[in-house]
Formats: sequence, structure tokens, C-alpha cells
Amino acid sequence: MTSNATRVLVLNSGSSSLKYQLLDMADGARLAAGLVERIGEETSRLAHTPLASGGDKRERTGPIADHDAALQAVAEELAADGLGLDSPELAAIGHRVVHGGSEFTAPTLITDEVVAEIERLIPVAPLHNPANITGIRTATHLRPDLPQVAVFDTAFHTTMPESAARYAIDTETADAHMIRRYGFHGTSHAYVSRETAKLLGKAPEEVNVIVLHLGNGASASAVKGGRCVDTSMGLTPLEGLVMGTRSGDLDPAVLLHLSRNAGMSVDEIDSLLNKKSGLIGLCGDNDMREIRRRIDEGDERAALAFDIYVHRLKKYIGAYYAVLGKVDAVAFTAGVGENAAPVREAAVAGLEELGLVVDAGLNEIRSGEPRLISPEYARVAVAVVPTDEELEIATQTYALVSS
Ligand SMILES: Nc1ncnc2c1ncn2[C@@H]1O[C@H](COP(=O)(O)OP(=O)(O)O)[C@@H](O)[C@H]1O
Ligand SMILES: CC(=O)OP(=O)(O)O
Ligand SMILES: [Mg+2]
Repeated sequence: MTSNATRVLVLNSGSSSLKYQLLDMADGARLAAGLVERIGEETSRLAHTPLASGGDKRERTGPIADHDAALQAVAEELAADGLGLDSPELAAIGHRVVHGGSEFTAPTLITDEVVAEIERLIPVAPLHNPANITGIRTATHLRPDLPQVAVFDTAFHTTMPESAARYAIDTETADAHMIRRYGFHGTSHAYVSRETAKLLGKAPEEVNVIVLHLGNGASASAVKGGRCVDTSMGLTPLEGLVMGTRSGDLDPAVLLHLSRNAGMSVDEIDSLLNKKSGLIGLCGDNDMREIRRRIDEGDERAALAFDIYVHRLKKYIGAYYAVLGKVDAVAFTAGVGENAAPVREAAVAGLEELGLVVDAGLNEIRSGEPRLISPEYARVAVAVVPTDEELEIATQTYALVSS
């Protein structure tokens, strides 16, 4: 790595998408950002924003066959801005890897052995890890000389005690099949819990925070003095809160019932729970903006979907309050958490006895900055703290390669 190499390219490969950002860690500037979606379909789309030059967003549509082709197209867009992957200023590529099992507790320099381990975890992350591996292989092929770093969604949660991480099933069976609570969105929970401490003017070690990461995927975590002690996602990102298209918690016997009595195959049940449940299953929409619009028009299905979403959220706030014993802050983050004031208001409504209150005026203020939405007299701070998974991945990547 040359001394003026201060840029990090962050890649977040989803099952059919590739999100990326190029950051300069010398000053934290975002140089470019973009998204390739519908990879593998006829209607793929690449949207690239050249932030460094302040230029307009550029779009390409048409088939992009796989993640390899997607990253090639991204490399071309970056090169067109003079920010190509061949740049000597590039210090490393940071990859979001969703499942790191119990093994990976920190950002890790990628080697063949690390890729083999990420591959070994595919049975417990069939949607995510294969795409992450393709991203790593393509990036390594494009820049074999450059350090590649894996930043795991699961890493922040590896501090959970066994009492929170173990499911109450036969221990031998659980161990033989890697069955335990791993938790996800860890880079977001880590970043947001630290930013929340900062907002309170305290060190992370001094505060207990309940973090509610409410995006399309959603998860809650209980963070005690900077360390995760419980989280709502489990073996896979299906457990816990009601999400855009995922069910979250349900009686496991529902699966047996669907298999025995509804004649559904394992793949059909998988698709039902991951893609056709949650908000979209309840009311046909997974976007909270659309759901609020429908509620305003008097739509009862949308209103019930909203109530189910909020009820589950409130249960987790209560549960993690009990797990932590003392709570300093509840922090809302990600697309829904940062933008949907009615969700925040409803999730905290009625919890005054727990010291939780939302100020209606503060809750309505729109801002991209971390902010308190609880009144000054409240015993527990309620905050909106924008997440930045890309910045966190870039920071961790850069710290590893420059140490
Ligand atoms: N202005 C808004 N008001 C309410 N909800 C919003 C708003 N903007 C985004 N959202 C919600 O945020 C979701 C996306 O969140 P995001 O964190 O970007 O998800 P992901 O990273 O999982 O794709 C959308 O599906 C939508 O429900
Ligand atoms: C792990 C997970 O649920 O990720 P996302 O929210 O990006 O789908
Ligand atoms: Mg997200």
C-alpha cells in the first residue's frame, strides 16, 4: 500500500443486487456511490452517482448476467470519473459479508482459507453468502494485488452470552448443524450504538442502548456498555421483528403445519416466509410510505399491518429493557426508523412508566443528523440516529490495512 492510498471501495453484494461506495478515508469524503439491481434479469439497472465531481446520476439499463458482470460495469463507471479500480490511491476493498458464523469476530483480511470458511457457512446463509463470495472473487480478479477485507454482519453479536445465543433444542443436534442465534446488521448496531453514546455525551462503555434497525430487513439489539447482549435475528435474518417481506417470529409448528397439511414444499415455505410475508404479506405493500398513505385514505388492511408491525416492535423494546435492566437510550435507525415518525410514536406510546416518551414536535422534525426526540425530563432518551453501514465498513477496512 502506497502512503497516498487512502481510498476504500465498499461492496455490499445482495442476492440480486450490488451496492457500492467509494470513500476517501483521509477526510471521510464520499467520492462515488451506486447500485446495480435485478442482476440476472433482462431488466437490470445500474445507477451511479459521481459524488466527487458533483455530476448527475447516470443510469444504465439492460441485462447484467451476474455479479461478475455487475462489478465490471461498476468498474467502468468509476473509471469514467477517473476513479477506476486501477487507481494507486485505492488502499483496499471492503466487503460486507452477511454470515461469519461464530468464527469471525472482527474484520478479516481475505485469504483463500477465509473464502473457504465463508463457503462452509452457505447452508446457514443460502441467500447471502454465495453473492458475497462472488463479489470477493471478482474484486480479487480485478485487483489481485489489493488487500480485500471481509466485514461481517454477525461479528458485533459474537459477544452475546450463551443464554441469549442458544436455542432450547437438543444440544448435540444444535452443535452438529451450527444452529444458534448469530444476529445480523451488526455493523449498523455497532455504529448506531456508538453514535447514540456520542449524542448523549458519553463513552460507549457508559451506556445501555436498545437499537432498532428498521429497514427492509429489520432487527433489534440490546447493547450493554458497548457490547451486544441480545439481538432479534437468529440463525438466519428471518427471526424477530416484522419486516418488509419476512415474517419474523412465529410458532415453529406453523412450518410443520404448512408441510403436513397444506402440502407445501420446503422451498415454497422458505419463499413464503422470506419473500411473501411481513408487511407485504399482510397488506400487499412493503414500503412504509405507501402503507402510511393507504392508512390516511382509510385502508383497514394497511392499518392492521401497521399495528402488527408496531406491536412486535414494542414487545422487543420491553424484552430488551428487561434484559438490560437499565436503559439509557432507545435509538431508531435505517429507512423506516429514520423516516417514519408514526412508527416511532406508536412503538413508544404507553411506555411512560418505563421512562419512555416521544415529543410530538421533535419527532416530526426531518434531519439527517443524530437527534433526540424525547423531552428533556424523560428518564430514557429516545433518539433517531442515521446508520451508515458503508462508512463503518470502510472505517474498519481501512483501520485493518493501515495498521
Ligand atoms: N420517507 C420515508 N417514510 C417512511 N418510510 C420510509 C421512508 N423512506 C424509506 N422508508 C422505508 O425504508 C425502507 C428501506 O429501508 P433501508 O434501510 O434503505 O432498507 P434496506 O437497506 O434493507 O434495503 C423502505 O422499504 C421504506 O419502508
Ligand atoms: C441481513 C439482512 O437482513 O440484510 P438486509 O437488511 O440488507 O436484507
Ligand atoms: Mg440496509
